[in-house]
Parts: sequence; C-alpha cells; structure tokens
Amino acid sequence: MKKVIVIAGLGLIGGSIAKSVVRQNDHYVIGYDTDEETLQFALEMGMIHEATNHLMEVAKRADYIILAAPITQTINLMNQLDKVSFEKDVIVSDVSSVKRPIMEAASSLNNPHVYFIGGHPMAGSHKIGVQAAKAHLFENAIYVLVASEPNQESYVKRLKEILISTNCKFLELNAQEHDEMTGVVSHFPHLIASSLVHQARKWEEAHQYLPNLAAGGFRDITRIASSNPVLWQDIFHHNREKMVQLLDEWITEMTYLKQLVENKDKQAMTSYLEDAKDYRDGLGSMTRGVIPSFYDLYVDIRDQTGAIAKVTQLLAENSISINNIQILEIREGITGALRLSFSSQSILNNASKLLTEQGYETMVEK
Ligand SMILES: NC(=O)c1ccc[n+]([C@@H]2O[C@H](COP(=O)([O-])OP(=O)(O)OC[C@H]3O[C@@H](n4cnc5c(N)ncnc54)[C@H](O)[C@@H]3O)[C@@H](O)[C@H]2O)c1
Ligand SMILES: O=C(O)C(=O)C[C@]1(C(=O)O)C=C[C@@H](O)C=C1
Repeated sequence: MKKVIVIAGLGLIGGSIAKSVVRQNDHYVIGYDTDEETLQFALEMGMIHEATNHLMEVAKRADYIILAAPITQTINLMNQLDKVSFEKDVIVSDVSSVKRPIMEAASSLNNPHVYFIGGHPMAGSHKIGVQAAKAHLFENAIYVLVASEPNQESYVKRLKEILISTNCKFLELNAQEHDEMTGVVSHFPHLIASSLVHQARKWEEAHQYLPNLAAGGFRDITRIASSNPVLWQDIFHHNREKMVQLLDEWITEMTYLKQLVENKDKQAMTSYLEDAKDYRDGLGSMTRGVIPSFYDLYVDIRDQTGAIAKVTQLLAENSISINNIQILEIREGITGALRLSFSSQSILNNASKLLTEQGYETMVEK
C-alpha cells in the first residue's frame, strides 16, 4: 500500500518537500494550495500525483499531512483539520519557522486520530513560491522535529521515514529552545539585514552613486533582505518576545561598539573583531551540532561565459560531488570567487588538488 502524503502549501518549502518525497515509489503525493497556478505548475512538473482545492476533502485519505503554508495559515489549517471525521490515524506535521505558537495550537487539538509533530527544515532561500522549489534543498540540512506529547516516538519514527528522502539530518528539540536558537541565528539576522538596507537607502539621498559601491560585503550580508516581506513579518510576529529581547541586546552591543570606535582603542577593537572571526570560522566545523557542517573551498574564477560550468564540469568528470555552490563577488570583467562546499575533508582535498593542477587559485577557509 502506498503512503498517502498530503502537502498543504506548495511554495518554496512545501514544493521542495513534494519534489523529494514524490521520488519514492511507495509515496502517493497530493498537493493542496490556495493558488491555482501553483497547483497546476506542481502537477505539470510531476511534483505531485494529484492536486486539490479542498484540503478537507482529501484529508481523510491521508497517512501524513504536511502543512507548509505561512505560520498564521498553518494554525488555521490545524484547527480545521481538528474537525475532520478521520477514519484512520494521520500524522500531521508543519514546516513553520517558529514553533511555540504551532505547538500551543497542537496542544488544543482534540481529534483522537490526529498525531501532531512539529517540523522545521533549517534550509531555505530568499526566493518565493513553487518555481523556486528544489528536491535537494534540505540535503544535509538540520530538520528540527518537535513532539507534541511524551511517548510519540513511534509517530516521530514514521514521520522520519517519509522525510528521509530529503536527505536531511533530524534534530529533536522542544519549541522554546528551537525558537530561542532560530531567533538568534535566523530571524534576528533578517531584521538586521533589512535595517542595513534602509540605512543605505537613506544615504543614497546624499550620494546617488552609492548603490554602485555596494559590492560583495553589502550584498553578502543583505541577501536575506530580499526575502518575502509578508512571510517574514509573520515570523517576527510569532517570535516577537525573542525579537524584542534580541533588539535590546543588539542596542547594548551597538552602544559598546560605538564606544570602541569613539575611544580609538585599536587593541580592544582588534580583539573584538578577532573574537567574532574565531567564532564565525568555527561555525562550519563538525563539533557544531546545530549548524550543518561543510568543507568549503574558495576558487578564484574570471567573469567569463562558462567559467562556472568549467569548474563544475571538471569536478563532475572526476566524480567529485559538490554539496553546495555559491557565487561570491562576481563583477563584470573582473575576477570573482566560487564557494564550493563538500561533505568531507578528503573530497575537498581532492577537489583542491585537481583545480590547482588545472591552474585555478584555491583557498580553504581556516
Ligand atoms: N523561506 C524559507 O527560507 C523557509 C525555510 C524554512 C521554513 N519556512 C517556513 O515554510 C513556510 C512556507 O514558507 P515558504 O518560504 O515556502 O513560502 P512561499 O511563499 O514560497 O509558499 C507558501 C505557499 O503557501 C500557499 N498558501 C498560502 N496560504 C495557504 C493556505 N491557507 N492553504 C494552503 N496554501 C496556502 C501559497 O499560495 C504558497 O504557494 C512558512 O511557515 C515558513 O515559516 C520557510
Ligand atoms: O537562506 C535563506 O535565505 C534563509 O533565510 C533560510 C532560513 C535561515 O534563516 O537560515 C530562513 C528561514 C528558515 O525558517 C530556515 C532557514
């Protein structure tokens, strides 16, 4: 018997889950979305076997329901599902970036057939919608699971069985620790990225040429300011207590930084920067449990047509697989850099040797 998986919300995240779970022969995937074009696209691209405009009509057939709409809509869907007269047990999960409001909603579910387990894949993008969905989005990424009751092990295990096709790494947390950690390393940085963009926009009034000087650094740190504003206001709203706490801490930190600059204390400033660098450089290491570990190699390339393809082709021809690739600081006619992530040190060493032999300049982040 095929396992029937209903995915509600086929955007970036729901679409990416659909694309990976649909690859399993024993999965039958039904997609639900409020947007007709999204449903049609998902069906045409083979991301789902069946599309529906009515979640409650297909819910009774489901073994699993993954809610992948924005948080507020996910809570509404949970409450609607609670009223369905299910004839068999169903595992319901979500993908929301904030877990406390979801788990609070889960605690008031009364349906004896519904087993709710919170979920949050720690990977994404600033892109929106089904067209941005990728089967490999969650490869090697942490996928947080939050049990809603004690003794849910067998249901957690069953949920993992269908999500394993995403090639993620599971991590079980409680909602509070999840929201505190993601508040620090995911939500708050989005807030700050937007504030940096606002600051630059104000300064553009004085210097019209300013955007042309916004090179690698500004672009790196503000990429996430291009994320979906409606989705992110919902995330900030649902994790608002943490956001307020982090803003207070940030203001204190900025006051300290201002003093460092004003006091012209070179030694104190250098050690402030060194401490940050040491911590940042260590984030990729194996010992950091929550942050996915990768081995990064930087490769200098010329901004010429096909330059990136040449590097990836060379690696592919030598059976070296890349876990992630990022283009850094590419400017017209000038050298840029690629950040290639590999899954182990030995693969990185092989890639580095091969590329160096072919005349590329490579560097490993220490
Ligand atoms: N974007 C990220 O990087 C990221 C990463 C991890 C988790 N998340 C979480 O994933 C969820 C979805 O985010 P996304 O980035 O995929 O957004 P998205 O905008 O790409 O997709 C959301 C989809 O939900 C649909 N939708 C909206 N209301 C609906 C409803 N009531 N019923 C069914 N479908 C509905 C939309 O039409 C759209 O197709 C959010 O809860 C977010 O917190 C996002
Ligand atoms: O890569 C990005 O653009 C993301 O913002 C992804 C990101 C993150 O902050 O890391 C955003 C929200 C999530 O809930 C999980 C992942």
